[in-house]
Amino acid sequence: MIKVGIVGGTGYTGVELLRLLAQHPDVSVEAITSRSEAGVKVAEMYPNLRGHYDSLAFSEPDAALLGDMDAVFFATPHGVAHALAGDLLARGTRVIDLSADFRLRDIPEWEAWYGQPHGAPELLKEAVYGLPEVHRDAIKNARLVAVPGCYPTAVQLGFLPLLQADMIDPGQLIADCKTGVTGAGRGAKVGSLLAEASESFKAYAANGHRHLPEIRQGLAEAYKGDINLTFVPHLTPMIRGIHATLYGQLTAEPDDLQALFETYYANEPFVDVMPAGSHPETRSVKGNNTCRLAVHRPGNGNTVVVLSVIDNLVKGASGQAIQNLNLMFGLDENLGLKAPALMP
Ligand SMILES: NC(=O)C1=CN([C@@H]2O[C@H](COP(=O)(O)OP(=O)(O)OC[C@H]3O[C@@H](n4cnc5c(N)ncnc54)[C@H](OP(=O)(O)O)[C@@H]3O)[C@@H](O)[C@H]2O)C=CC1
Ligand SMILES: CC(=O)N[C@@H](CCC(=O)OP(=O)(O)O)C(=O)O
Repeated sequence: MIKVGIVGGTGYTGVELLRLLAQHPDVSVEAITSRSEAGVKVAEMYPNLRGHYDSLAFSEPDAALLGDMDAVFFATPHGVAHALAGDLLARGTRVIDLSADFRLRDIPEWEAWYGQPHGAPELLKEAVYGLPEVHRDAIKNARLVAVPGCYPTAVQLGFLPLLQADMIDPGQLIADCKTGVTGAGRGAKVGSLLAEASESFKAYAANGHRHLPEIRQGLAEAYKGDINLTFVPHLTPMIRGIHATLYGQLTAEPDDLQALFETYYANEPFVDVMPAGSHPETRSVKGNNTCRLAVHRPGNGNTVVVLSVIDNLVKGASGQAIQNLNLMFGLDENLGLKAPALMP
């Protein structure tokens, strides 16, 4: 059994890790932290977990306890993994960070977007960006993985086949994205209140969102050249889900866009290219680790439209984190992640 710990177990991604790991045959969750709920049993706070973790209780984050684990997930706000990851790695514990602490390679850029000094620049060189569809081999040998953000996962998976085939203009990418309210975390915020977020729809951070540099970095690396992206996120009155509508301008007459996507993702267990003409729904991936994609070329014109959906808490966070853990420990990549989505 692989012994794992979770730092930040009371948040939405923390409890999603617990839900998914309850079905993992080779993993045992032995430590889970929360400063505000220390001493409370996990199943008391989350009744859906009764019968799965009956003796597990939240404890204060403690490097000695966490350092006894084979791997530790950080499901915490930005900056927390910076403070603890070095100590854990020195104790031989692998680190899988769901926050953005190790996603950006450029330290001044990270500091500018996250508004704080980078707390562990010495660890950046060994951090692997945990998008298995791009970095699978590096993840297998990693001690420290930066799990991609939710929007960056949906956007990169949608644009990658087109950019790598040199089919679209890298200077004119548009990502029009929608998220559910769990994307904002479980902490109390006015914008997440029922009366604020329901029966309404709005864009936010149109002038710049912290996922922009992350998406730009990933796409530029894959394209091996500069790209220019307009990214506008929106908040929709749903609980889970990301829907990304991606626009690219064709630079060449494509043979068959559908075949391009199907071939590109033919061996990917968690990317589903839907039949031509499809419109993937967020509910088709609810609770599930799949990214469903559809590619369109309206009116046979110059614009290609890719529709990409994920569950922000699964392929956008905790599911992808477990996919990374499976790779890091040489396990079947699907373990703990096989259940289909909840529909309706
Ligand atoms: N929600 C989403 O859809 C996604 C989230 N992420 C990222 O994953 C991380 C977790 O997100 P989410 O679950 O939504 O967050 P939440 O706000 O729901 O939960 C945060 C958790 O971290 C703990 N925590 C907060 N501050 C500290 C600290 N200083 N030291 C130790 N633990 C702390 C909290 O417990 P306590 O305060 O009791 O210790 C809580 O359990 C964030 O970095 C987020 O950006 C990534 C992709 C998608
Ligand atoms: C609705 C809402 O606020 N969503 C969050 C989603 C980002 C997120 O979850 O952050 P990381 O993936 O970078 O950790 C936001 O836009 O900031």
